[in-house]
Amino acid sequence: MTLSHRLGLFSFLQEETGGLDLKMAILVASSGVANAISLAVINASVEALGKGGPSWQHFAWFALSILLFVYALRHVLHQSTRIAERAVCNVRVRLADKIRRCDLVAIEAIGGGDIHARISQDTAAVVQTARPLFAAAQAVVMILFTLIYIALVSPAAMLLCLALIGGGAVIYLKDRRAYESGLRAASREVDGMSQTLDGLLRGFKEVRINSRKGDDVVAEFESRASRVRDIRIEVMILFSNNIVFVELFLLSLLGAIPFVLPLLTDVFSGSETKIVAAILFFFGPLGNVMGMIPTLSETNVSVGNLRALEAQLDAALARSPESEARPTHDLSGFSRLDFVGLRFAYHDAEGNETFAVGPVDLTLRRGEVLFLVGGNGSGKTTLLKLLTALYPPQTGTILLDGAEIGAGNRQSYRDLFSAIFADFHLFEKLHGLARIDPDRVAALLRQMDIAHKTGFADGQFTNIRLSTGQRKRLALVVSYLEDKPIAVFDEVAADQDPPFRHYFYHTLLPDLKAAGKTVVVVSHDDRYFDAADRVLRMEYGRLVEIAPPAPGEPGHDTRGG
Ligand SMILES: Nc1ncnc2c1ncn2[C@@H]1O[C@H](COP(=O)(O)OP(=O)(O)OP(=O)(O)O)[C@@H](O)[C@H]1O
Repeated sequence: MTLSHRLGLFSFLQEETGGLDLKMAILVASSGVANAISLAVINASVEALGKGGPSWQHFAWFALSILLFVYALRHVLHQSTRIAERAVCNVRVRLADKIRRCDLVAIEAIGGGDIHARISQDTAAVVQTARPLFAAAQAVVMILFTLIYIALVSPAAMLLCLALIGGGAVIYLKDRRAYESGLRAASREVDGMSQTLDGLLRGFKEVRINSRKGDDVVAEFESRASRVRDIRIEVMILFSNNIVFVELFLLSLLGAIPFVLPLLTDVFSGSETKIVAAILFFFGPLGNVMGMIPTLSETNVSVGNLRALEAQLDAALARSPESEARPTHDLSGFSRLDFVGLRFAYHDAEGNETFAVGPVDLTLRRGEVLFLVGGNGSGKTTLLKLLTALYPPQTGTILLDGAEIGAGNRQSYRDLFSAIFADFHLFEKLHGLARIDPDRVAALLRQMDIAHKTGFADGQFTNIRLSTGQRKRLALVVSYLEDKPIAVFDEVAADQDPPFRHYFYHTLLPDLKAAGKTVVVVSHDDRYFDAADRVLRMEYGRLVEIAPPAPGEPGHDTRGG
């Protein structure tokens, strides 16, 4: 672990914003010094009460120290809020950008739940801690200067204070590793708990209809919640014991003034009230500083989580580098795509291959309607992810009119596609479309026979709470609006009623073909295979059978598979 990681939150804020500048340091120090000066002035003024009362200089110093304190503290608190919010906003936006540039394999491996927890919970923890942390830094300076003041009054008293505070701090900090590893364990358990909660919500129908399943899911949630409780109780008891110790030290500190100090020095006589006042003065701030330590430990765990997520994303980006920030090549004029020896395998946690697609050799011509069939789990969706370059091939290449698709044009290649996967997401807004003609949207909604269920206003669909079949029809509307050269439909017709299914195969697909689109359709509808130029079958990850083309259509051009 590097020093910057040990410093945790401070180094995180500095790396993200560069906002911890000299002005900030001076003002943190000034507010602490001003606070200590006000104590010295108050003590001097109280002393002066017995000698005719405080002078105007006393009052001037007092007013000045308060003004400086208020100005500096206000700046520090405002600025620390800005720094923390800016840091968190930067990291959120950067992570979102890295996520969207990562390949699908990496995102599937990290898992949506984890990413969600990092970007929402961990960043929130950072924001919550930052401001009190700066207030605590200010308190540290104030304590230091109050100690200097005590040293001026009685060096022996200062040494005694230092020894007791130092002893308290050592005790408090000695278990820090245990706190942080406990908190990390709790954070992992919280992730597991969130996954179970996610299952409870996503699988609500299954849970509600099956009480035993519901009992099991809730029992799992309870067991994870209990583990979080137990770990946190253990860590917090450790913290609490140490807080008791610190309070004991502080009280001992006060007691030491009348009971121990006179044994150490006789120069001290007459200053005891000043010293007691000084100790009482930093009693609260010292408690705040100590109280910050557990919070800081928790936030360091959050900062560690954020860094770990970013490291995972960076590693994934390095594994499949792409030099295009956004599509830079217009590849839409292509006439053929060749997939040569494409292979992709899933692996389990131990690195063993669990399922592989390929090697696949396939040619896809412009304007061709290709059907992909095969049993459940045969690898059709995986192949679609390979063809669309969502999965990077582990071996093999994609050629577009003979030119290889690589890091420099992979995003341009992906942008050739409009895809409706089986687990597609329907955005309420028509993202990514610059000019939208509302009349065209309305016409498409009518064409897909869902105009009575949803409309289009202010750049978004008025309703996306639709049935499964209706959602797919709306996804078709979006696909039409995207108007890409290649459409990929993964069992889009599966949830449609017979009339729409017929319309899909016998009207929509021929229309797309007539418009020069290339269409890849995953289908189990053998009644409609005549709508395809070619039908390819997947079996155990291999393209093993190629149905003869429909009469009168061009022959297939598939090599191997
Ligand atoms: N993200 C993943 N991680 C690991 N294995 C996966 C993943 N996705 C799919 N698989 C495995 O790959 C195999 C092929 O899955 P795929 O979804 O490609 O099949 P499919 O032909 O589309 O099936 P279906 O017709 O049921 O939709 C399955 O055995 C599945 O368990």
